[in-house]
Amino acid sequence: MTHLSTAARADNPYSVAIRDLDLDFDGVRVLRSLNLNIHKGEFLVLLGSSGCGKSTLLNCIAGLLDITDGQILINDRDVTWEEPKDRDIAMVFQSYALYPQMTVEKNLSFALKVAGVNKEEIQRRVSKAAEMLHLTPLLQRKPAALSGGQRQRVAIGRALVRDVDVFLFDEPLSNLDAKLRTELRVEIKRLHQQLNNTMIYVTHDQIEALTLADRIAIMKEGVIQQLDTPQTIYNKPVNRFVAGFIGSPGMNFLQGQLQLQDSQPWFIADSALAGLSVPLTHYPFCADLTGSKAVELGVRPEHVVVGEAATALPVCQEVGVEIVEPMGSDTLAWTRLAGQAFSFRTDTELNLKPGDRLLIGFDPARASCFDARSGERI
Ligand SMILES: Nc1ncnc2c1ncn2[C@@H]1O[C@H](COP(=O)(O)OP(=O)(O)OP(=O)(O)O)[C@@H](O)[C@H]1O
Repeated sequence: MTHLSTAARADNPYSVAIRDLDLDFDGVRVLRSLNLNIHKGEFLVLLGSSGCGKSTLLNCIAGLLDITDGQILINDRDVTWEEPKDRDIAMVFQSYALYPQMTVEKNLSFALKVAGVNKEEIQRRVSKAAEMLHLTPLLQRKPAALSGGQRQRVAIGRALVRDVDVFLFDEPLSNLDAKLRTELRVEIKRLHQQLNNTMIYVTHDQIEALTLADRIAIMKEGVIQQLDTPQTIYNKPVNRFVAGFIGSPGMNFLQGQLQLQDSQPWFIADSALAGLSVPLTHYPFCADLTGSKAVELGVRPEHVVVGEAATALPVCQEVGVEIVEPMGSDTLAWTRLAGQAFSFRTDTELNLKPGDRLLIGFDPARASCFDARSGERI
């Protein structure tokens, strides 16, 4: 069980609860009034661009930073002022931080020995972790004789042997090349499925977040913008920031006005050139709109339909292709819609070339509409 259903959550206690957390660095507020409840067994990803405060939040949970205000509970116990070692957590960092003079086996067992765990138990936990992480043949090697991926596996193993409830990962894959990252990502997912521990994972990589998380907390400037399942964040981003951050290639944003026509909301694109009107019947709550409102309409490139099939959709226009970017499995093409830059994904077989003309369309029900001023979803 990696995905916790709403029903399961109702009687599922929190593993980690963060209440009204503030954190200042030299008088500058980095985390503000942050509240976050993480369920037992949940894989929660903290996602955001560099400097948004995600590592700071993880370090607060780990006890590596003193918070300015608020409370942190782990398994219903207030640990706000407890030492990291007393918090029942284990952390994996971006830099593997292995002891270079020790073998893999010693790296794995060292903390347990210091903690006074008996020999048989150490042996049992080290063998189990080594087996889960495919490290058994490497136990007698030293870190210098390991690849980056193998070193990070040892670092994960070192957390694993601690046998704690909560694992914290701070960008554990970002020092690895793309192929290794993908491989280890799958390993981490497998590990979570086997162990069912709570995992809190920091990354700036949206693919890691979407593939690993039960829920994603997407952050900007020390504030959680949206906390939800990957699917909901992808399909119903709460604001333009989240919409632009999630999805690759990025969402298209068309500038325009939200207006009522015959009591139905419409998006009318700002354009001195070809017009574009999009019925937004899935926004019925706009029925009390007066006048018009400046908005941006978000359309994902993969939701654009190309060719004859587009004629069946409420929005369909003929466009000229400007730029073609082949991406292997499919192709990203750039055009203009109502005079505004617009991209769409299409089949490589179409063999599009700059200058080609074709029909494109989209279903407005899959589009998102954002207030141009506040950026909030309408
Ligand atoms: N020890 C510190 N003293 C002062 N400011 C700090 C300190 N550590 C972090 N900051 C600031 O706090 C903010 C949040 O940093 P944090 O490392 O949490 O960001 P992040 O989202 O994890 O980014 P990255 O992905 O680059 O690590 C940044 O503006 C950073 O400059």
